[in-house]
Amino acid sequence: MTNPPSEPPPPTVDEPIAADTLPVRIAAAEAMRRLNHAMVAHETDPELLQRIAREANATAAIVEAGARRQRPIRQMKTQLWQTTPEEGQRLAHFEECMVSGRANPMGIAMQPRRQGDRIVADVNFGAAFEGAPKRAHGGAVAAVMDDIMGYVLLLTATPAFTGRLSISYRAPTPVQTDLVASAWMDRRDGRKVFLVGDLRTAEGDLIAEADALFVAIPRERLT
Ligand SMILES: CCCCCCCCCCCCCC(=O)SCCNC(=O)CCNC(=O)[C@H](O)C(C)(C)COP(=O)(O)OP(=O)(O)OC[C@H]1O[C@@H](n2cnc3c(N)ncnc32)[C@H](O)[C@@H]1OP(=O)(O)O
Repeated sequence: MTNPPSEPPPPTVDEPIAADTLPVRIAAAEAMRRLNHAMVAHETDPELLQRIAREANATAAIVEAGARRQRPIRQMKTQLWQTTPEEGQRLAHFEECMVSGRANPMGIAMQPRRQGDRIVADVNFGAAFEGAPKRAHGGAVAAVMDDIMGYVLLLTATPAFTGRLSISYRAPTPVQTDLVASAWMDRRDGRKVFLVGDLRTAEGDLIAEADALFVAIPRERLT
Protein backbone atom coordinates (compact mmCIF):
# COMPACT_ATOMS: atom_id res chain seq x y z
CA MET A 1 0.00 0.00 0.00
CA THR A 2 1.35 3.40 -0.95
CA ASN A 3 1.10 6.45 1.25
CA PRO A 4 -1.48 9.05 0.16
CA PRO A 5 0.16 12.01 -1.59
CA SER A 6 0.97 14.67 0.97
CA GLU A 7 -0.39 18.21 0.60
CA PRO A 8 2.12 20.51 -1.11
CA PRO A 9 3.39 23.09 1.40
CA PRO A 10 1.85 26.56 0.99
CA PRO A 11 4.12 28.96 -0.93
CA THR A 12 6.63 30.92 1.12
CA VAL A 13 5.61 34.53 1.70
CA ASP A 14 8.37 37.06 1.02
CA GLU A 15 6.37 40.29 1.06
CA PRO A 16 6.63 42.96 3.76
CA ILE A 17 4.02 42.55 6.50
CA ALA A 18 0.68 43.69 5.07
CA ALA A 19 -0.44 47.12 6.32
CA ASP A 20 -3.67 45.73 7.78
CA THR A 21 -1.89 43.07 9.85
CA LEU A 22 1.12 45.15 10.89
CA PRO A 23 -0.54 46.65 14.01
CA VAL A 24 -1.51 43.22 15.36
CA ARG A 25 1.92 41.76 14.57
CA ILE A 26 3.50 44.65 16.44
CA ALA A 27 1.10 44.27 19.36
CA ALA A 28 1.83 40.51 19.59
CA ALA A 29 5.60 41.10 19.41
CA GLU A 30 5.39 43.82 22.07
CA ALA A 31 3.48 41.51 24.40
CA MET A 32 6.03 38.74 23.89
CA ARG A 33 8.94 41.11 24.54
CA ARG A 34 7.21 42.24 27.72
CA LEU A 35 6.80 38.61 28.84
CA ASN A 36 10.45 37.78 27.99
CA HIS A 37 11.77 40.65 30.08
CA ALA A 38 9.26 39.94 32.88
CA MET A 39 10.46 36.31 33.12
CA VAL A 40 14.04 37.49 33.61
CA ALA A 41 13.21 40.28 36.03
CA HIS A 42 10.59 38.65 38.30
CA GLU A 43 10.21 35.66 40.58
CA THR A 44 7.68 33.21 39.12
CA ASP A 45 5.86 30.19 40.61
CA PRO A 46 6.84 26.85 39.02
CA GLU A 47 3.15 26.26 38.21
CA LEU A 48 3.02 29.49 36.25
CA LEU A 49 6.26 28.59 34.42
CA GLN A 50 4.77 25.21 33.48
CA ARG A 51 1.66 27.00 32.18
CA ILE A 52 3.81 29.40 30.18
CA ALA A 53 5.73 26.47 28.62
CA ARG A 54 2.50 24.58 27.82
CA GLU A 55 0.68 27.56 26.32
CA ALA A 56 3.73 28.89 24.46
CA ASN A 57 4.40 25.48 22.89
CA ALA A 58 0.73 25.07 21.90
CA THR A 59 0.67 28.56 20.36
CA ALA A 60 4.00 27.98 18.59
CA ALA A 61 2.62 24.82 16.98
CA ILE A 62 -0.32 26.79 15.56
CA VAL A 63 1.97 29.53 14.23
CA GLU A 64 4.36 26.96 12.70
CA ALA A 65 1.46 25.42 10.76
CA GLY A 66 1.05 28.68 8.81
CA ALA A 67 2.84 29.48 5.55
CA ARG A 68 6.54 30.20 5.97
CA ARG A 69 7.73 33.81 5.81
CA GLN A 70 11.12 34.99 4.65
CA ARG A 71 12.86 38.33 4.51
CA PRO A 72 11.30 40.58 1.81
CA ILE A 73 14.37 41.34 -0.30
CA ARG A 74 12.63 43.02 -3.27
CA GLN A 75 11.51 45.95 -1.13
CA MET A 76 15.03 46.24 0.29
CA LYS A 77 16.56 46.40 -3.19
CA THR A 78 14.17 49.02 -4.52
CA GLN A 79 11.73 51.07 -2.39
CA LEU A 80 14.04 51.46 0.59
CA TRP A 81 16.44 53.61 -1.47
CA GLN A 82 13.91 55.60 -3.49
CA THR A 83 12.91 58.26 -0.98
CA THR A 84 15.07 60.13 1.49
CA PRO A 85 13.69 59.88 5.03
CA GLU A 86 11.90 63.04 6.17
CA GLU A 87 12.87 64.95 9.29
CA GLY A 88 11.57 63.16 12.38
CA GLN A 89 10.26 60.21 10.37
CA ARG A 90 10.18 56.91 12.31
CA LEU A 91 12.34 54.54 10.26
CA ALA A 92 12.20 50.78 9.78
CA HIS A 93 14.26 48.98 7.16
CA PHE A 94 12.21 45.87 7.95
CA GLU A 95 9.84 45.36 10.82
CA GLU A 96 11.32 42.04 11.95
CA CYS A 97 14.84 43.44 12.41
CA MET A 98 16.36 42.21 15.70
CA VAL A 99 17.43 45.73 16.62
CA SER A 100 14.87 48.20 15.25
CA GLY A 101 11.94 46.05 14.13
CA ARG A 102 8.75 46.59 16.06
CA ALA A 103 7.40 43.21 14.95
CA ASN A 104 10.35 41.12 16.24
CA PRO A 105 9.26 39.36 19.46
CA MET A 106 12.80 39.07 20.80
CA GLY A 107 14.31 42.30 19.50
CA ILE A 108 15.55 45.47 21.14
CA ALA A 109 12.85 47.56 19.43
CA MET A 110 15.05 50.64 19.06
CA GLN A 111 13.15 53.56 17.51
CA PRO A 112 15.25 55.43 14.92
CA ARG A 113 14.32 58.73 13.25
CA ARG A 114 16.02 61.31 11.07
CA GLN A 115 17.41 64.43 12.73
CA GLY A 116 19.12 66.54 10.08
CA ASP A 117 22.21 64.69 8.83
CA ARG A 118 21.99 62.24 11.70
CA ILE A 119 19.92 59.28 12.75
CA VAL A 120 18.83 59.43 16.38
CA ALA A 121 17.13 56.58 18.22
CA ASP A 122 15.44 55.98 21.54
CA VAL A 123 16.60 52.71 23.02
CA ASN A 124 15.89 50.92 26.27
CA PHE A 125 17.61 47.57 26.92
CA GLY A 126 15.09 45.35 28.71
CA ALA A 127 16.11 43.03 31.56
CA ALA A 128 16.78 40.13 29.19
CA PHE A 129 19.66 42.07 27.60
CA GLU A 130 21.77 42.15 30.76
CA GLY A 131 25.38 40.99 30.26
CA ALA A 132 27.71 42.02 33.08
CA PRO A 133 25.76 42.73 36.30
CA LYS A 134 23.30 45.60 35.83
CA ARG A 135 24.83 46.39 32.42
CA ALA A 136 23.46 45.74 28.97
CA HIS A 137 25.47 43.09 27.10
CA GLY A 138 28.30 44.68 25.09
CA GLY A 139 27.18 42.76 22.02
CA ALA A 140 23.70 44.24 22.30
CA VAL A 141 25.24 47.72 22.43
CA ALA A 142 27.32 46.89 19.33
CA ALA A 143 24.18 45.66 17.54
CA VAL A 144 22.43 48.95 18.27
CA MET A 145 25.37 50.96 16.92
CA ASP A 146 25.66 48.77 13.79
CA ASP A 147 21.95 49.09 13.06
CA ILE A 148 21.69 52.84 13.63
CA MET A 149 24.73 53.40 11.39
CA GLY A 150 22.97 51.36 8.70
CA TYR A 151 20.13 53.89 8.75
CA VAL A 152 22.57 56.72 7.98
CA LEU A 153 23.09 55.04 4.59
CA LEU A 154 19.46 55.82 3.72
CA LEU A 155 20.23 59.56 3.80
CA THR A 156 22.53 59.17 0.79
CA ALA A 157 20.81 56.10 -0.74
CA THR A 158 24.02 54.08 -0.38
CA PRO A 159 23.52 50.35 0.17
CA ALA A 160 26.56 49.05 2.07
CA PHE A 161 27.62 46.23 4.36
CA THR A 162 29.47 46.66 7.63
CA GLY A 163 33.14 45.80 7.03
CA ARG A 164 34.50 46.85 10.43
CA LEU A 165 32.81 48.05 13.60
CA SER A 166 34.63 49.33 16.67
CA ILE A 167 33.02 50.18 20.01
CA SER A 168 34.58 52.01 22.95
CA TYR A 169 32.61 51.28 26.10
CA ARG A 170 33.16 54.43 28.17
CA ALA A 171 30.64 53.80 30.96
CA PRO A 172 28.25 51.03 32.01
CA THR A 173 25.16 50.76 29.79
CA PRO A 174 22.24 50.57 32.23
CA VAL A 175 19.37 48.18 31.54
CA GLN A 176 15.71 49.26 31.80
CA THR A 177 16.71 52.88 31.25
CA ASP A 178 15.83 55.27 28.42
CA LEU A 179 18.95 55.98 26.34
CA VAL A 180 19.68 57.81 23.09
CA ALA A 181 21.82 56.47 20.22
CA SER A 182 23.02 58.69 17.37
CA ALA A 183 24.99 58.09 14.18
CA TRP A 184 26.23 60.13 11.26
CA MET A 185 28.62 59.96 8.32
CA ASP A 186 32.18 61.06 9.02
CA ARG A 187 33.56 60.82 5.48
CA ARG A 188 33.49 58.80 2.31
CA ASP A 189 36.40 57.53 0.22
CA GLY A 190 35.10 55.80 -2.92
CA ARG A 191 33.19 52.69 -1.80
CA LYS A 192 34.39 53.12 1.79
CA VAL A 193 31.89 54.92 3.99
CA PHE A 194 33.16 55.91 7.44
CA LEU A 195 30.43 56.30 10.05
CA VAL A 196 30.56 57.34 13.67
CA GLY A 197 28.07 57.37 16.50
CA ASP A 198 27.51 57.28 20.20
CA LEU A 199 25.18 56.09 22.92
CA ARG A 200 24.25 58.48 25.72
CA THR A 201 21.96 58.69 28.71
CA ALA A 202 18.79 60.78 28.35
CA GLU A 203 20.76 63.53 30.16
CA GLY A 204 23.49 63.42 27.51
CA ASP A 205 26.24 61.58 29.41
CA LEU A 206 28.47 59.47 27.15
CA ILE A 207 28.15 55.68 27.46
CA ALA A 208 29.75 54.31 24.29
CA GLU A 209 31.35 55.56 21.09
CA ALA A 210 31.36 53.70 17.79
CA ASP A 211 33.14 54.02 14.49
CA ALA A 212 32.71 51.82 11.47
CA LEU A 213 33.68 51.25 7.89
CA PHE A 214 30.80 50.28 5.64
CA VAL A 215 31.62 49.13 2.11
CA ALA A 216 29.16 50.32 -0.56
CA ILE A 217 27.72 47.60 -2.78
CA PRO A 218 25.40 47.51 -5.79
CA ARG A 219 21.78 46.83 -4.74
CA GLU A 220 21.86 43.44 -6.49
CA ARG A 221 24.22 42.22 -3.77
CA LEU A 222 21.52 42.68 -1.13
CA THR A 223 20.63 39.00 -1.13
C1 LIG B 1 22.54 46.11 4.66
C2 LIG B 1 22.53 47.55 4.22
C3 LIG B 1 21.21 48.14 4.14
C4 LIG B 1 20.93 49.27 5.03
C5 LIG B 1 19.49 49.43 5.29
C6 LIG B 1 19.16 50.48 6.35
C7 LIG B 1 19.23 50.00 7.76
C8 LIG B 1 20.15 48.81 7.91
C9 LIG B 1 20.46 48.45 9.29
C10 LIG B 1 21.28 47.21 9.26
C11 LIG B 1 22.71 47.54 9.47
C12 LIG B 1 23.48 46.31 9.69
C13 LIG B 1 24.42 46.09 8.53
C14 LIG B 1 24.95 44.72 8.60
O1 LIG B 1 24.80 44.03 9.56
S1 LIG B 1 25.75 44.16 7.23
C15 LIG B 1 26.09 42.47 7.72
C16 LIG B 1 27.45 42.31 8.35
N1 LIG B 1 28.46 42.49 7.37
C17 LIG B 1 28.68 41.61 6.41
O2 LIG B 1 28.03 40.59 6.30
C18 LIG B 1 29.79 41.95 5.45
C19 LIG B 1 30.59 40.72 5.06
N2 LIG B 1 31.67 41.13 4.18
C20 LIG B 1 31.46 41.33 2.86
O3 LIG B 1 30.39 41.09 2.34
C21 LIG B 1 32.60 41.91 2.09
O4 LIG B 1 33.82 41.59 2.70
C22 LIG B 1 32.48 43.45 1.91
C23 LIG B 1 31.19 43.82 1.19
C24 LIG B 1 32.55 44.18 3.27
C25 LIG B 1 33.66 43.96 1.07
O5 LIG B 1 33.80 43.12 -0.04
P1 LIG B 1 33.98 43.65 -1.53
O6 LIG B 1 34.52 42.50 -2.31
O7 LIG B 1 32.71 44.26 -1.99
O8 LIG B 1 35.01 44.82 -1.40
P2 LIG B 1 36.62 44.72 -1.31
O9 LIG B 1 37.05 43.54 -0.52
O10 LIG B 1 37.16 44.87 -2.71
O11 LIG B 1 36.94 46.02 -0.45
C26 LIG B 1 36.66 47.31 -0.92
C27 LIG B 1 37.46 48.28 -0.05
O12 LIG B 1 36.98 48.17 1.31
C28 LIG B 1 38.05 47.72 2.16
N3 LIG B 1 37.51 46.75 3.11
C29 LIG B 1 36.66 45.76 2.84
N4 LIG B 1 36.36 45.07 3.95
C30 LIG B 1 37.06 45.66 4.94
C31 LIG B 1 37.15 45.39 6.31
N5 LIG B 1 36.49 44.41 6.89
N6 LIG B 1 37.95 46.20 7.05
C32 LIG B 1 38.62 47.21 6.49
N7 LIG B 1 38.55 47.50 5.16
C33 LIG B 1 37.78 46.72 4.41
C34 LIG B 1 39.07 47.04 1.25
O13 LIG B 1 40.36 47.09 1.80
C35 LIG B 1 38.94 47.91 0.01
O14 LIG B 1 39.62 49.13 0.25
P3 LIG B 1 40.68 49.68 -0.82
O15 LIG B 1 41.70 48.61 -0.92
O16 LIG B 1 39.92 49.87 -2.09
O17 LIG B 1 41.19 50.95 -0.22
